[in-house]
Amino acid sequence: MIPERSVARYSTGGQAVGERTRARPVGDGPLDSPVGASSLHVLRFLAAALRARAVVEIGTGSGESARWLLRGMLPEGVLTSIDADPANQRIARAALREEGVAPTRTRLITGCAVEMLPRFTEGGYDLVSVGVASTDYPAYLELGARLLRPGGVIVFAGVQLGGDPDDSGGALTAAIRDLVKAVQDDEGLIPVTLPTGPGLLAVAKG
Ligand SMILES: C[S@@+](CC[C@H](N)C(=O)[O-])C[C@H]1O[C@@H](n2cnc3c(N)ncnc32)[C@H](O)[C@@H]1O
Repeated sequence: MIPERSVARYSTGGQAVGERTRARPVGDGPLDSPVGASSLHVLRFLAAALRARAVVEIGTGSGESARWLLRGMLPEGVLTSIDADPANQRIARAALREEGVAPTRTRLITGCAVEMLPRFTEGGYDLVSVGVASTDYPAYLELGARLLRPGGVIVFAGVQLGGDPDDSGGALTAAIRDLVKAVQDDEGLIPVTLPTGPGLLAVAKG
């Protein structure tokens, strides 16, 4: 395993609960992000493979996945990241500044993703990254795919494709089922699932 240094901040319910520095192995190592270490590598890989200049992220959180997306993107690329919680975005902004990311490379937008996504340019993005477990999964697919250029990818990192074990009411599991069905029903979409972290679904727009 290749050790990698990382600085991670954590927030739960909008409250910062600490900061730490530690070695992180590449692969299925300890989690610095809710999406998991290996999923972060997939996000960087996709951004690099797509030579991404314009990326949308849903769920900024602590900014960890934003860091990895930016590492894969072209140097002039701009990441637009949406989060409903302004406290999380403050944490992410500080973490990205500390990382040395130029402010011109990020656009952090506070708001609810389903309300914000329709305002973005149709076909204007290379990659959409969904980093929040939500009953809005099907809406994220519809709204996110609309933003993609042909060949662009929407990725759902951390999606529990077999059903979410913590989903006592079943609403999230139903949303995941609807998401998978919507992908399967659309011949213009090319999906792949990867067993990284809790599970990852990537969908290319043909
Ligand atoms: C699991 S965390 C994201 C973690 C992030 N990818 C990282 O690596 O740090 C999910 C984030 O989604 C945000 N969120 C939840 N519902 C949302 C919504 N409807 N619209 C936008 N953001 C939302 C939460 O505030 C939280 O910061």
